[in-house]
Amino acid sequence: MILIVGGAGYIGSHVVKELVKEEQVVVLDNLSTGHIEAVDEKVTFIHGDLGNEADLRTLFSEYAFNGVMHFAANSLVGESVSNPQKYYANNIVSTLTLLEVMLDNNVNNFIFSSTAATYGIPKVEIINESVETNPINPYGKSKLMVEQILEDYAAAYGLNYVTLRYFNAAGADETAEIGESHNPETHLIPIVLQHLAGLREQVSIFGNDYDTPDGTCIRDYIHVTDLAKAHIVALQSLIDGKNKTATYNLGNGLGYSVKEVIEICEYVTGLKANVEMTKRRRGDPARLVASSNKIYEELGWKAERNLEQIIQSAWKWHQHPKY
Ligand SMILES: NC(=O)c1ccc[n+]([C@@H]2O[C@H](COP(=O)([O-])OP(=O)(O)OC[C@H]3O[C@@H](n4cnc5c(N)ncnc54)[C@H](O)[C@@H]3O)[C@@H](O)[C@H]2O)c1
Ligand SMILES: O=c1ccn([C@@H]2O[C@H](COP(=O)(O)OP(=O)(O)O[C@H]3O[C@H](CO)[C@@H](O)[C@H](O)[C@H]3O)[C@@H](O)[C@H]2O)c(=O)[nH]1
Repeated sequence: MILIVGGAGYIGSHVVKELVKEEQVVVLDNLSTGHIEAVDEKVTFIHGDLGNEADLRTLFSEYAFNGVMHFAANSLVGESVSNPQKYYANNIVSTLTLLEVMLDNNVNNFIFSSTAATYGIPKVEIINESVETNPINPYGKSKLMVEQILEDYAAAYGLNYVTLRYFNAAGADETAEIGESHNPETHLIPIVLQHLAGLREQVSIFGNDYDTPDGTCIRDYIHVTDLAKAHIVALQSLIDGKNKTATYNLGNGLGYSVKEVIEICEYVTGLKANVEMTKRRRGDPARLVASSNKIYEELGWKAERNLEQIIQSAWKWHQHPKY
């Protein structure tokens, strides 16, 4: 039995969909940004808040969990700058409550959703896990602080954990039953596809004066189902005792510029986008591309879907979004 906190959200719901094929799953979510419709019918859904210690204690007394996956967080970079208190409270303080209740109940296996934003503006082209972390906004800092707390808890209390630093999650489940639906939506691929589906007038490119071949930012896009599979192998590595603590990057290892992403969206949909050039968005690094060699060498995971497949799956969802 596995507890998935934040399992009604974009990435969490895709992990649930994969995990229910082999495990019993309980989802805890306050539906602040998630969708009840995204939660697989086979799981037990609890509508509740991670920060509510009494409710967590009741939950852990009712179920014998083998592990916890933790997706619940606030994750809008701009909002984290204007309202850091919200980010430190939800992303750190609530996580401390969860860890305390887990350890009190002898539940020691923990998978944590971290981010490429922990690297800040890296000096290297391809980022592996030993590149220095230097987050430049409260969102990235909140994730790095939890990473550091996990390290200390592992040493002191025997917590076993895997931290997964995602690069840019995108795409939708192959059935198109679930997909990416954030409100407000800030991510590039859903914004372009919403525009091509007639829901937005245009797409803005945030800056074309970066030090990259076409001047627009480069990112490493990873299919959400590939991400889901990485969570399952990571959890298994803790349950098998192969890992006690580990941190892995999750990406494709290939970088695409904003312009290239828009071109591939046009190619996949057969539609032409109306694109305007605007100024840079604050805090965007020019280039973020992962090396995921470490998780391949240690756990045999690698991304299987390329950017065209990612966009095809997302387009299938965006034509008939269900929530
Ligand atoms: N989307 C990306 O590209 C990306 C990249 C790197 C890291 N991440 C991280 O991955 C995780 C999932 O991201 P996502 O895009 O699926 O976000 P999301 O907003 O779709 O999902 C988060 C889920 O957590 C729930 N939640 C938030 N606070 C809660 C609380 N206090 N109690 C209970 N439930 C709560 C929300 O209702 C939502 O269902 C986050 O931790 C995010 O920081 C995402
Ligand atoms: O309308 C838009 C939206 C985005 N972009 C650009 O597209 C790129 C990708 O942006 P976005 O999809 O918002 O993703 P990121 O800002 O790269 O952030 C994502 O990926 C990070 C890891 O790489 C995670 O930490 C974050 O949580 C996640 O939102 C960036 O250069 C943006 O400036 C535009 O030009 N126009």
